[in-house]
Amino acid sequence: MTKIAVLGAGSWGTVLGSLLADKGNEVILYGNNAQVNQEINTEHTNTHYMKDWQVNETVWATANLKQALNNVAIILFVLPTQAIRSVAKEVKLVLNQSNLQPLVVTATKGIEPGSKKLISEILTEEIYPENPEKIVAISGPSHAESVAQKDLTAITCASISKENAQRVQTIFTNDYLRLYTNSDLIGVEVAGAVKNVIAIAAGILAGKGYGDNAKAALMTRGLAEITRLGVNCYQAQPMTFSGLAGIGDLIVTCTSVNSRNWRCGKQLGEGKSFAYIVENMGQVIEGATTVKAIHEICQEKAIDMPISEAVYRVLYEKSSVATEITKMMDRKPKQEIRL
Ligand SMILES: NC(=O)C1=CN([C@@H]2O[C@H](COP(=O)(O)OP(=O)(O)OC[C@H]3O[C@@H](n4cnc5c(N)ncnc54)[C@H](OP(=O)(O)O)[C@@H]3O)[C@@H](O)[C@H]2O)C=CC1
Ligand SMILES: O=C(CO)COP(=O)(O)O
Repeated sequence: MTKIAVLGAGSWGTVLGSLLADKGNEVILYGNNAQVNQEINTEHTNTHYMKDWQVNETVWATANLKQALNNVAIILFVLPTQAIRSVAKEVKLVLNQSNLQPLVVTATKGIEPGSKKLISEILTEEIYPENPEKIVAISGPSHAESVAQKDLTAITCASISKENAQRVQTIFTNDYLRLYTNSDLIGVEVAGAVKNVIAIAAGILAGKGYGDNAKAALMTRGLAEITRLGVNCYQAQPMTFSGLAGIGDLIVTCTSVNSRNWRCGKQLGEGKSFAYIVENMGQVIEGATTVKAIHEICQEKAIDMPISEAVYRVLYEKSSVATEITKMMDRKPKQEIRL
């Protein structure tokens, strides 16, 4: 039995925590909302984030980080990107008071605006500057709602340490969740972060009433710009983008009503304001944060990311969807394959 602290009591944190507890691990969920924690501990539900679903009864939720990290072997970050750095700093303070060197796993998908850093880079910087091999990322097509229903799911676990990736593979694997290891940690994280932006664009097209051809074109050209960013700005390996964290996650996020990013886009396409959507989603829309970081990268480096930049202008520069679609189709003719 492994003691695992899951940081983030939202939809994905609760489902992963419950899955790990189903395998006999001791799981403590760190959540900042006392009411949610109490519901998990007494009712074994988390109804705001996961409807009609029971949490494993052995999962214990707490707002006390020190208690959550007591004797822990694995820390799993499942927080929104914007909360990662501040919570990582707190984790470091707690770890400094012990001799523990737990493995740090991230399930968060995003790029931090300002620093333009990936989650593993933030966690390395804040927790393990001397031991980057202790960071592992899990990513791939895996909506919490589907995993909660035990839908057959395959994802990737990536680390610069083969041994640590294999350890995480063993800990998470069960009869409906299969993990593959990947040594391209950076590529896996770029893919997981940027597909959220493309999913917003896919939702916009759906909301505007466009059909299957538009969806296929968007996803294919979206993958081209994700790969271009990963290879040129993060030295990722191109093949990673053909894998579960790349095309796999792009497919599920651009086609599923479970995707918050896609739902955000759909409502934008239907004419709702971004402020209204954020107010009513009640959950994180990671693509809306990551697109800011992408915009910063595009400003600094000559990297062509037309779909992401269009999403940025719709969200943050009050550009209309119709204007951006016209602009997109009016761009000068290009050859298809280029990095
Ligand atoms: N949901 C999914 O299917 C999947 C999600 N992911 C990724 O996992 C990450 C988390 O997503 P998800 O669980 O869906 O998000 P949710 O919006 O469902 O939940 C986010 C949780 O984080 C908590 N939180 C926010 N800030 C802090 C903080 N400073 N300290 C402690 N807790 C905090 C929120 O608490 P509060 O209630 O107080 O707001 C909430 O419980 C994202 O990066 C997402 O892309 C990856 C794969 C699948
Ligand atoms: O990453 C996800 C599925 O793999 C979750 O996507 P959303 O955040 O868009 O719901």
